[in-house]
Amino acid sequence: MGDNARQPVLDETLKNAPTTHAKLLAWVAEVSELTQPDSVYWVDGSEAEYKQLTDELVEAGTLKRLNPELFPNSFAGSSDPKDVARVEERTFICSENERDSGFTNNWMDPAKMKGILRERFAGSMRGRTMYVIPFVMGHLDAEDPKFGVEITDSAYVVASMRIMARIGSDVLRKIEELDAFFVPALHSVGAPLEPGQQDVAWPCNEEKWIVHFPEERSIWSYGSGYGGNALLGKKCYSLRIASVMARDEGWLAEHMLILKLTSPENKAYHIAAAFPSACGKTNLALLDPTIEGWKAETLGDDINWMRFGKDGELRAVNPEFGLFGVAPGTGWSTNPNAMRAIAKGNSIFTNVALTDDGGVWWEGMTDEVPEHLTDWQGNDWTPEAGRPAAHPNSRFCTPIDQVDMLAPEYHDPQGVAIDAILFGGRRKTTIPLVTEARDWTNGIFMGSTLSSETTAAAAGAVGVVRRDPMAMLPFMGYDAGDYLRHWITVSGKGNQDRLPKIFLVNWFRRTADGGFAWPGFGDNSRVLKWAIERIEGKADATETPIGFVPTPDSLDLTGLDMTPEQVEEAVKVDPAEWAEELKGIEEWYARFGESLPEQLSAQLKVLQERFAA
Ligand SMILES: Nc1nc2c(ncn2[C@@H]2O[C@H](COP(=O)(O)OP(=O)(O)OP(=O)(O)O)[C@@H](O)[C@H]2O)c(=O)[nH]1
Ligand SMILES: O=C([O-])CC(=O)C(=O)O
Ligand SMILES: [Mn+2]
Repeated sequence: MGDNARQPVLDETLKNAPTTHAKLLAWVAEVSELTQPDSVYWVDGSEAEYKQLTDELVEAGTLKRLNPELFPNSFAGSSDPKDVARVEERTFICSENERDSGFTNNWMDPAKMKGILRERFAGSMRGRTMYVIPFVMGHLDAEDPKFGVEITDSAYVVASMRIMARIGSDVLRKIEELDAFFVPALHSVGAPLEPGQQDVAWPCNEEKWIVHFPEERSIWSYGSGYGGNALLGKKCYSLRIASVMARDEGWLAEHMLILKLTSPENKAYHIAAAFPSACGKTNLALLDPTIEGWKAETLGDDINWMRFGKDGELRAVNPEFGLFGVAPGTGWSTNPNAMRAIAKGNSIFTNVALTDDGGVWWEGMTDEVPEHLTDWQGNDWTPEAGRPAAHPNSRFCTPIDQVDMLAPEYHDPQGVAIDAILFGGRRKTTIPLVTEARDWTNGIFMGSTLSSETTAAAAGAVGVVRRDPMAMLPFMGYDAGDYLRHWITVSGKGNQDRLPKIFLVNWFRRTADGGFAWPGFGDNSRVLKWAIERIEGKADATETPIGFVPTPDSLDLTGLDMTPEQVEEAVKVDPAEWAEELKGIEEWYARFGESLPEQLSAQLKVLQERFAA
């Protein structure tokens, strides 16, 4: 197709644009020229538009409409089997200097990377519609709203972005009114259509590039339609780019849930918790407490932006608008709050199984396994199949305001003051159920050495233990040592008497017989109660070399079938296991080289001395 044929699309784009924002128009024109879509569509975020898009997605075979009596206004779709998770090896932080991307990230010279990407994006939207989605992460009326515009050639991405972020005309108006900066976030599935070529249900490209330019604060994502790779407001903006903004502006952008807990005495506490992908954030965020008189309300399940307020308190907001939760393991017994939200409908499911009556199912949803399903790849499935019906990283995408237990403060741009921060991972051994840090820096040490077995949320091997500092390993937009130093120094802005207490938790420890040492899920409320009682100076603890763990009778076990010996097992600090762990931490810290903050190497030294004593 020659340039002449392109000109009408471009002219039409600019003529029909619902904005006069010069930078936005220039960027849209530039991208349109590069990617050569058939048409350009400006997303307004309306209900009617959503209906139109989902109708088209059903027509194209990307989505199936679910039985409205079971799941109103809901859809399920299956991705290409090679496009089911985030692709960490294909994710790049292209800072000007390699040093600033750090040893945990992939790096390439930005100019060289732009050259490669321009080649990939050239003509990549041919035969498709190019959608322009104005969005804001966080509140539109925040003091300093964080805007973005995603350009994508995927209607699935547009529909999902509408659930996950505040998008559309209101946002565009505000960008204009403030003449605000926006993060340009460019996405293409990388599957242009030649004239007459039939589209596939899930277009994508074998070659994937998830690229961030931190200084420019821009994102280029190519080849994947999967959530974390393609919904660019989520990991790409709200963690990788936002962590750089946060470093420069003195705040924190973290992979954390936000939970409000109210005690029987009617005192409210707010807890932030960082666990790696598929390690329990959504579940704890939607906690159903098993202890009498305690009430849980949620503010967020994946991303938490925190800053010290004028009062010196660390205030947290969830910049997202929806849940993009791991489906398997989400069930009526483990997470009824999520199930109730999903049952209200208005959801998009990806890679789940379909029931014969037009509903969805996944492992762990119900105790009873259906006799027949269509599995996520479209094959007949029975319980004898010997393979999961839903992909292990299948997801539900659901508006957060459908959660009955949503805290009213979710809607407050000022957020909530955090009382406790939890760092947690998935470890079969070594790490106790809960350990209280001695102080803020000791807590940062715990976060910096956090480790977890890998999960299906990212492509690659599952079950391999790796260090995942603050659960941010795949999401830090800059050097890991600088990131840890920022955590240490940012606390200087806070009221030192009100700094949150930090705890390390592990819901996944196993006993000798292979079972979980702790029942988890709703019973995690017992651990939170202990943490709160530690804040109040009410609960007992045993001092160990790594910090304070509960005494068996300081944990509320009312109604739980657990002996004090079993609790000891769950919280024990085993010197032999820790000898191994210390070696692992030493190796991990060695990888930082010069950039490791000296406060943290000092922490390791003290820990080694404590074990040696
Ligand atoms: N044993 C045990 N498993 C848990 C617990 N909480 C969550 N899980 C399991 O952890 C897996 C996923 O947890 P999620 O809460 O969806 O993970 P997440 O941290 O929100 O993950 P991302 O959305 O990928 O960032 C599911 O298989 C759950 O069954 C717990 O307390 N105990
Ligand atoms: O980003 C995604 O696709 C889902 C998610 O929350 C994670 O992987 O941590
Ligand atoms: Mn996540």
